[in-house]
This record gives sequence, structure tokens and C-alpha cells, in this order.
Amino acid sequence: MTMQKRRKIAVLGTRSVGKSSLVKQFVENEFPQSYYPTIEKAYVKVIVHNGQEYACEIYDTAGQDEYTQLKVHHAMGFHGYVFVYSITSRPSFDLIQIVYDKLLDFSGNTELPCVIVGTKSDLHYNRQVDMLDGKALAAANNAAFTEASSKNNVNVARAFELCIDEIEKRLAVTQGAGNAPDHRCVTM
Ligand SMILES: Nc1nc2c(ncn2[C@@H]2O[C@H](COP(=O)(O)OP(=O)(O)OP(=O)(O)O)[C@@H](O)[C@H]2O)c(=O)[nH]1
Repeated sequence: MTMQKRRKIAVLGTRSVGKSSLVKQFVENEFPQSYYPTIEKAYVKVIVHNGQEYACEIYDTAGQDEYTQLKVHHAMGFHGYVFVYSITSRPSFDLIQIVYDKLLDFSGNTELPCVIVGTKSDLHYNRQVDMLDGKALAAANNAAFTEASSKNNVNVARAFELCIDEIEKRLAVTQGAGNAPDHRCVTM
């Protein structure tokens, strides 16, 4: 196996969509029973993906809304992003493009290595967002997409693996073009 790669990932989305539950299920293999609003918390998990070891540094953020200013205290670059909405909340879905566009404005990039994740897929009887809408949003932004249930641990690891794939795809291009080896898309 080659040397471990460190990849820094931010998890974004509006309040209560399931960001912390997704991260906790991925990193600690548990689904928290109670809801505590997140201020901001960092986690590390080492995974092997496609034969490569990755130390994933995952930043679980406080929920955003359309008025949230991107904070300068996120003052380090992220390699990639996990944008989270809940399939039970149309407003949480509509916010994804707003936050994505703010990040583009902030960074001056034309696209971001990211995955869009529709959480709470176990609550399909309360669905407000069709899976096809999720796929279309991802396609429009050249992003990966999955639905997931942190409660049932469905597609949770896949969400982060898709994010790593998006990061590696971009890095392969920039490195191929002779740019710095650890080029990051955004410095907030
Ligand atoms: N049924 C179900 N409930 C979920 C799932 N993921 C999260 N929840 C519930 O949704 C609520 C919010 O979950 P959190 O993970 O705290 O959401 P968050 O996005 O981190 O919230 P903020 O920290 O306020 O931004 C909690 O009551 C969770 O138990 C899921 O996959 N299925």
C-alpha cells in the first residue's frame, strides 16, 4: 500500500438535516439517540479506499441557512465537501445550491469536489425530495450523489468514499497539469 493521504472534508447543510448523525455513524459506528445542535467538531477516521489509505479529517459544521456568512474561522483549506439535505425537507434541499454558490464566490473556483447526500432515506413515507431531483442537482454541479440513512447505516461510508473519489479526480487533473501536489480548492 502507498503512503497514507490526508484529506480534509467539511460537512455542510442546514440545521437538523442529519450532518452529525452521518459523521458519527461513519466515524464511531453509532447513531445518536438525542439531538444536540452542533457548534463545530472535527473527527478523524482512517479508511482504505481503492487500495489507498486515507486519514479523513471531517469537520462537522453548525447548520447554515441562506443568511449564514461563510466564516473566516474556517480558515484552512478543505479538499472536499459533503453537502447534506434531508429527503424529508424541501427547504433543506433548496439550500444546497445557495451554500454551494456562496462557496464558489468565496473561493473563485468554478466547481467544488463534493458529494450531495440526501439523508434520512429510512423516512421515505415523509419524502419531500424526489431522488431524481437530488441526482439532477448533483449532475448540474458535476458532483456525486447518494441518499443515505444514518439510522440504518445505509450508504454512510459510501457518501464519504464518493467524496474522496471526487477529490482524487480533481487532484489527478491538477497534479497532471504540474500544479502543487496538495492543491486545495477553497481557503475559507
Ligand atoms: N430517521 C432518521 N433520523 C435521522 C437520521 N439522521 C439524523 N436523524 C435525526 O435528525 C435529527 C437531527 O440530526 P443531527 O445529526 O443532529 O443533525 P445536524 O444536521 O447535525 O443538526 P445541527 O447540528 O443542528 O446542524 C436528530 O433527531 C437525528 O436523530 C436518519 O438517517 N434517519
